[in-house]
Amino acid sequence: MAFVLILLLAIAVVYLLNQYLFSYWSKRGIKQLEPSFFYGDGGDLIKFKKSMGEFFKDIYSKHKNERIVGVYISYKPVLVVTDPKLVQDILIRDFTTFHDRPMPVDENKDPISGHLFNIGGQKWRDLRVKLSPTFTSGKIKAMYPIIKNVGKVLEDYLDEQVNKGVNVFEFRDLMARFNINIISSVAFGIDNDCINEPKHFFRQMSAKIFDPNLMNGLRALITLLAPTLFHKLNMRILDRDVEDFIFSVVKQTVEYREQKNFSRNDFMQLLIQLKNQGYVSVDKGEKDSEEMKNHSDTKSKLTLNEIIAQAFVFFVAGFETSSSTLLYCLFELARHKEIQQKVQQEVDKVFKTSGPDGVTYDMLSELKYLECVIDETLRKYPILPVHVRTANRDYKIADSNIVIPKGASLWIPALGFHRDPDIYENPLEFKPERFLNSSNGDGKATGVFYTPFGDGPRNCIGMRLGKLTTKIGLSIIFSKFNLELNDKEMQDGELKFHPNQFVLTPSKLFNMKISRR
Ligand code: HEM
Repeated sequence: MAFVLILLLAIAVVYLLNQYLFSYWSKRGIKQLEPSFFYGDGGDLIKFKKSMGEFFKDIYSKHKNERIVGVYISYKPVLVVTDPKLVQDILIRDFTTFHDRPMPVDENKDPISGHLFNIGGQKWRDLRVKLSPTFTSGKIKAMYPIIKNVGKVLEDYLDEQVNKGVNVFEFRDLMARFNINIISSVAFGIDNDCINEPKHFFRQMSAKIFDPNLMNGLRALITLLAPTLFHKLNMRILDRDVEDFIFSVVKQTVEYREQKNFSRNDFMQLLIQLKNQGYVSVDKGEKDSEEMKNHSDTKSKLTLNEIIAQAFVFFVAGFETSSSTLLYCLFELARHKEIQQKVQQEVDKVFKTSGPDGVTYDMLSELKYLECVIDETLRKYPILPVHVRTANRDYKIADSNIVIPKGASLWIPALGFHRDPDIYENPLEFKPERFLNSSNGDGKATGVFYTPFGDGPRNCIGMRLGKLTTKIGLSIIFSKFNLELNDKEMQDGELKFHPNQFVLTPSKLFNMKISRR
């Protein structure tokens, strides 16, 4: 009898606690979903049934007439922002309230966690001001010869393979190897050849960072559910061997350059300037930005650990996003012959004018249609499909009585906006022409709805580089080759995405076939 009573009491306590925890949003007058025991609304995410992008997109599609929806991922309350105008306020107008992301940072225990994507507050502001001059068009243009050389390696590799009779490729891996060569060269100052050496150590280490294994899944889940617990549980953002590898690569490069007085046009050199003088030298013809001039902390120097963390984030944020963009572009062009031909015609027209120096940086900017292809790819496949921010104070939503409480995590479903039929007509149709006369596409809604690189002061710092490497990869491939799908069944229908990846990754590998034009 006593046992039954205790059991009933325990059930009642669990039930009441459940009800209490799942009333966090309704008590604040915010519409919420219908959470179920333990999983809350996040069952599909926690059980790895849906990718993060699709999970938030589906909530958006069902609730887009609300401005904001309260959701529970297990017992963690988060908000999904479904109104483009409110998104704009959060990312741009009221940025000072929302400048941080809920990410785990502990620079003492885990120095690599202290990178630009993760850190917040004044520290982020100071670092962003220091790093922004490293991504100006002048600096990226100066890196162009390095990137162009990697392009040549890709071109020679494809030529050689086709000569040998190999014409079917799993492009996800090949494009990752191409981008690793570029980013490791500009971020770490190291010339690798992962294109010709698929098992190169650099490739193996970078694959480990994005490997959908249990540990990486757990890291993503704890980051989502309880970022402040992450380091208390003695977790680190990287496996030890990958971390040791990054540390030793950067340390050796810095020591080599300082001892030999060697310099090169790459991010590593600019990071070394930040370590030794606290600011990046301005090139001839380039002006200090207003932000830089008015900033009080332009002179404090970065430590070695801080530059290691930044080199690391340039590497990870750069290679996976750019190679996925390339992969989706290739996929859509392979199944749209007429668009592929237009790209080829434009590339032929521009490349025909090249002189003895080959294709120049300025010539690439003439590839306007190709740019629309990239913009449309990133509309249909925003590689980071959700943007996330935290509120650093209570925030009253304009024209409403709703208050977003201090500390709330806000999730902005970019994939949802980009594939909303009320914003983009026939959103699954691949139509680069949407972008011919507009940088936002032909979307109808007001406010922010095209955000492949995020928006506001905390948008992607590497956008120019990401677009440039994608353009180089595509123009090289289509200047010489035709591309088609190997599996004709993929001609129609849509790609499914991997459930335990934060970035939008196809759930299955697939091959494409090239032939000489
Ligand atoms: C096509 C390629 C790329 C895409 C689609 C992309 C997308 C994004 C997005 C959506 C964000 C978040 C923005 C927000 O929350 O508002 C972001 C942030 C960031 N990206 Fe990129 N990115 C790309 C390439 C790159 C490259 C090449 C680099 C560096 C070499 C880079 C470095 C970063 C960094 C450091 C941040 C954090 C910025 C901050 O918090 O201040 N990205 N990126």
